[in-house]
Amino acid sequence: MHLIRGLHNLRPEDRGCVATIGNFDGVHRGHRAVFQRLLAEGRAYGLPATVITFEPQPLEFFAPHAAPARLTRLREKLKALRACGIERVMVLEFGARLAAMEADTFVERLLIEGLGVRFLLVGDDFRFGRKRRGDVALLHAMGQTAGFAVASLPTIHDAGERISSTRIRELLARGDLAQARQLLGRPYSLEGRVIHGDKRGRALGFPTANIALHRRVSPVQGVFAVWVHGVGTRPWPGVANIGTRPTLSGSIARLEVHLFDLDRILYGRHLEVELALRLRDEQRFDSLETLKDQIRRDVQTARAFLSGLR
Ligand SMILES: Cc1cc2nc3c(=O)[nH]c(=O)nc-3n(C[C@H](O)[C@H](O)[C@H](O)COP(=O)(O)O)c2cc1C
Ligand SMILES: Nc1ncnc2c1ncn2[C@@H]1O[C@H](COP(=O)(O)OP(=O)(O)OP(=O)(O)O)[C@@H](O)[C@H]1O
Repeated sequence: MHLIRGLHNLRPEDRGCVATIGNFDGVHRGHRAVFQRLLAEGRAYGLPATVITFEPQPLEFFAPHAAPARLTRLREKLKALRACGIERVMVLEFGARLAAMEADTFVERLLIEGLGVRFLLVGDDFRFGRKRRGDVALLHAMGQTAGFAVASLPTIHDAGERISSTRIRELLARGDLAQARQLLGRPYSLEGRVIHGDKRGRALGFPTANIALHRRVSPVQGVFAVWVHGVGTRPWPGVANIGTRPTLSGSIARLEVHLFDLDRILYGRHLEVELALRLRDEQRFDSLETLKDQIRRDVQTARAFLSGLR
């Protein structure tokens, strides 16, 4: 998969593509239906299937503190796009310049002059450009003049409701992993590098790998049975906590994973933590002893659940 960051990094010989535009946060089943059609069009045109996406996502630029929790960071999104067979990704920095750009200028500069788009696929609700004035009708009109085709994909539903990143975020916030998994088409997971924690986990009897969330707000909270990818050749079972650790008066949300029967230094490794089952809410305990007893029970429940799945 060819990754191009910014229009200025596009080489003239890369012009010509079939494309789609969007946030594609989570790369859910609705998004994947868009990509399947795009890949088919790419084969018909003999041109690379290109996904145009934004970083940060527009809402993160407009309302940095009110923007919803991301399902996928850029790295995770790119990995999912690659797995879908997408051949090229154009990542546009969403800043003041792009936010102020009129819809028709966006089409002219980016799609026509820049990428040389021959076929553009969008959802029927797609809006873009300054004040979201651009829509499918504008794309059709401009495509006719400039010589590119436009198609909009009918909405993909699950149980009568549109599949969307927003809906998946709501399900995760409620702790409904099973339904989130159904809409994503895969289990939800978080990735990151193992960093140094406060080293109290070892003293508690449950050493944990602390995974950097950076400033990312997690769309899920609580205690989970997990499969960890990136340790051995197979997924490694464990138990994870996503939260602020109120018992220890923590304040910043963290992802901590205790991997079963593993005595290995993991610092610096990039791990993917797949959430298999939600066990409970994070709680504030009166003492470290009661926290420890609870973690012991969490480990038991997680072990039983995960061994049943193997
Ligand atoms: C399975 C599991 C469940 C946890 N549940 C809670 C909890 O409910 N409340 C809490 O304050 N901390 C909870 N923790 C966080 C522990 O306090 C934390 O792992 C420990 O303090 C180690 O932190 P450190 O690695 O930063 O030293 C949990 C940790 C694990 C692994
Ligand atoms: N369920 C779906 N069916 C068909 N097209 C979809 C579906 N979900 C998203 N798309 C299309 O994929 C592109 C990217 O959409 P976007 O990333 O905004 O998705 P979304 O899941 O609807 O997000 P949000 O919940 O934030 O609105 C758009 O063209 C959109 O119309």
